[in-house]
Amino acid sequence: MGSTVHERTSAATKLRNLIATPGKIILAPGVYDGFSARIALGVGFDAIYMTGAGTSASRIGHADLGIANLNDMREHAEMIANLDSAVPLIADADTGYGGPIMVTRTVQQYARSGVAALHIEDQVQTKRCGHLQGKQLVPAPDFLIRIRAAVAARHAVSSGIVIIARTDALQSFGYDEAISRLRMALEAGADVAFLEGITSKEEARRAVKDLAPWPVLLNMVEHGVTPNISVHEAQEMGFRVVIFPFAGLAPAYKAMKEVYTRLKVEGVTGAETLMTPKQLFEVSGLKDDLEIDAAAGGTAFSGGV
Ligand SMILES: C[C@](O)(C(=O)O)[C@H](CC(=O)O)C(=O)O
Repeated sequence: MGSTVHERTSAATKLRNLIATPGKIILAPGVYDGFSARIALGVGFDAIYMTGAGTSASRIGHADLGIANLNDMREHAEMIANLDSAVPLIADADTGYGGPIMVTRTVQQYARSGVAALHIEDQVQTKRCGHLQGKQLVPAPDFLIRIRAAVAARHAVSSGIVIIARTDALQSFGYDEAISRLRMALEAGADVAFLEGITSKEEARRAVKDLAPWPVLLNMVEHGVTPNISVHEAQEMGFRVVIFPFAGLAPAYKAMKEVYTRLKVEGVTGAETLMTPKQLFEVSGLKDDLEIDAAAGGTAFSGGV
């Protein structure tokens, strides 16, 4: 037998405890790849959020139109969740990627990959970002089947993974239908409600009240259909989780576009704003990796890098 093993609280349990803390709001910035996740982890948050839109953009180079599949999403989520397993990862799981059998695989695979929470919605398979027009939905009973499958799958693997039920019904079916779908999902065992595409602050407040005592998540997509709501305001409204999916992707686009354009036009990147290779690698865990190597007696980097 080797040395004693101390099991750490899983990220899912940690997130559950945070959600259960009265008055607490969990702020999760959107991350879309390993580098953005490292930067957010370095800043330090209670949790981080893997945006499906950002994953589609960065991993497969496509828009958020249901093109990234379970394998794309799960693999990406596993990499991000395990950069720092002490910080819970909330990950987009779109529609669950198929019928109840696929939803089961999705929940089980996300749970085994170390993901702390996932959201499953009621759009059709050929889904689109919740802030685009023309969304099509599955009937409420089909959404319920997805949620039931997700809850059963969580039990089957004895995982604490937090199941977030998302409805996109607001756009085409209106507020009452959206709230009724979320209530149904919560009664079926989902842990958190996610009303997608909230259109006003009044609606945001009302949703939290109408869904109480269940915890509600706010999706703060800037320049989408939701007005800007700060973390402080969201907390005061009673939301328990707030995600900012594009917090990393939108500024990254702007910065990269600027530098690539300068390079093309002026033949230089504007190097004064850039970092040394070593500084860049430090963002991505250089120090920890060197320590692992040294602790195991490795000598490859003993002379420094
Ligand atoms: C939350 C979301 O699912 C995401 O992928 O981050 C998107 C964000 C977006 O594309 O606006 C959504 O709201 O559908």
